[in-house]
Amino acid sequence: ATIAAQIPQQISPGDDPNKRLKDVTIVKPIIYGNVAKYFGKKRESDGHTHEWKVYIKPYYKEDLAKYIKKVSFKLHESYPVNVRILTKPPFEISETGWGEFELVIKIYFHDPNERPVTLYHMLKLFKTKDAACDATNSLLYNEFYEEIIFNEPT
Ligand SMILES: O=C(Nc1ccc(C(=O)N2CC(c3nccs3)C2)s1)[C@@H]1CCCN1
Repeated sequence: ATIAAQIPQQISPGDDPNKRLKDVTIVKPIIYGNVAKYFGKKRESDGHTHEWKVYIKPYYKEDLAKYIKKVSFKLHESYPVNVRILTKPPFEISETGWGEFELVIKIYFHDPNERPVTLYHMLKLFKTKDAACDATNSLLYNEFYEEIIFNEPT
């Protein structure tokens, strides 16, 4: 599978109307990102200041397990067992920490012909003017939209 931005647009002179429909393209919109919550103060034991959760989820209500075999979340190497692999929904990892870093999310599919999709996500903990927060301004949201494209041979 690829993500939308990587589809080369083939320019064709227009399809032969008599051509049989051969390949069907399936588009699966997903959301990926993180939420974060400040402890209120630095934790004495380890200096951590936030709890956070990183995830992928379907944009519309559907069971991702129908086409996703597993998802790996690669955290900063200072985290114990920093590559976390989930084989069933919900595809999310909850952790605590004190700073922001890039995570690598890799999505693997049941269909062996579909190549895995890799997403790079910058963990966001700290409020900035453009940050999305919940009503009580206590939970920060940092979400992105992506479309997973499948080619279903028919
Ligand atoms: O912050 C940053 N990198 C971070 C990497 C890891 C972080 C973290 O929060 N933690 C490590 C983790 C644990 N250590 C032991 C057990 S869990 C808690 S922060 C960069 C550097 C400046 C700007 N952003």
